[in-house]
Amino acid sequence: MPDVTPDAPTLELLPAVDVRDGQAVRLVHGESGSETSYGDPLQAALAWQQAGAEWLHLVDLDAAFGTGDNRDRIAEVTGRMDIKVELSGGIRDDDTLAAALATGCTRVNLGTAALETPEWVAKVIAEHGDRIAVGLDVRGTTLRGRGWTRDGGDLYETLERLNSEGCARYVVTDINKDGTLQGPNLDLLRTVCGATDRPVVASGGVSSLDDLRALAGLVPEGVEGAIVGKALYAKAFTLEEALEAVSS
Ligand SMILES: O=C(O)c1ccccc1NCC(=O)[C@H](O)[C@H](O)COP(=O)(O)O
Repeated sequence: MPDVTPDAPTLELLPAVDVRDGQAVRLVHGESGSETSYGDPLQAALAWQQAGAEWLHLVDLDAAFGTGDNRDRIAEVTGRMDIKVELSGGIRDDDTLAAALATGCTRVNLGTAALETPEWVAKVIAEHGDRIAVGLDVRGTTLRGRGWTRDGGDLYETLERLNSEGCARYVVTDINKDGTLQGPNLDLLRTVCGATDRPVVASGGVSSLDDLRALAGLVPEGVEGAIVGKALYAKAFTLEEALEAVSS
């Protein structure tokens, strides 16, 4: 008999391009004003695509912070990608959701709306299914909205509500780790995976190939992917090395 055991699922990698004032930037703890600029977001996105990425995590930081938006730039970058795109930042109502989905992105990530307008989020989850993910951005177990500047309730109460509404996927960020190169919060990810049967995308803090291997070790518990920002821009490793490290 041939061995037909399927390969273990591989951790998906989502290199991040966060856009502020038209530029690709990295923040520390997601704080406005902590930006380091990395130039043209399209060039950054094309570089990750060229390096073999299957996903791009694309964030409109101005829309998240309420300091304007980069809607045209985001649509341009998304339109130039042959790979899957997850869009995040400031998607909070019918208008911003329609604009985001019209870019042709694979899915959108809702954050603030899940905390402030839960009825609307339940409605769009029902309408769009797998194209809607919810970002659970936390300090401790407290969710943060409005560009991570305002408290928005308890992580596990919100997770229970979203589970019951059929949310397809969660993007979980430990804000204390984000942009710090201090390693992901594996305990948080394990606990969230234990509280949902939906896939979880890990975000914030990846610093090394060992961090990615540790996240790959959580795939059986429900971690589906990992967003990687600062480590790639700081050249801690290349995307090719990262893809190799998590391939099973
Ligand atoms: O995603 C958002 O909506 C958002 C809002 C406000 C501040 C930051 C936001 N996202 C940041 C990211 O998604 C990061 O790119 C990602 O967590 C990567 O973190 P790291 O690898 O630690 O640079």
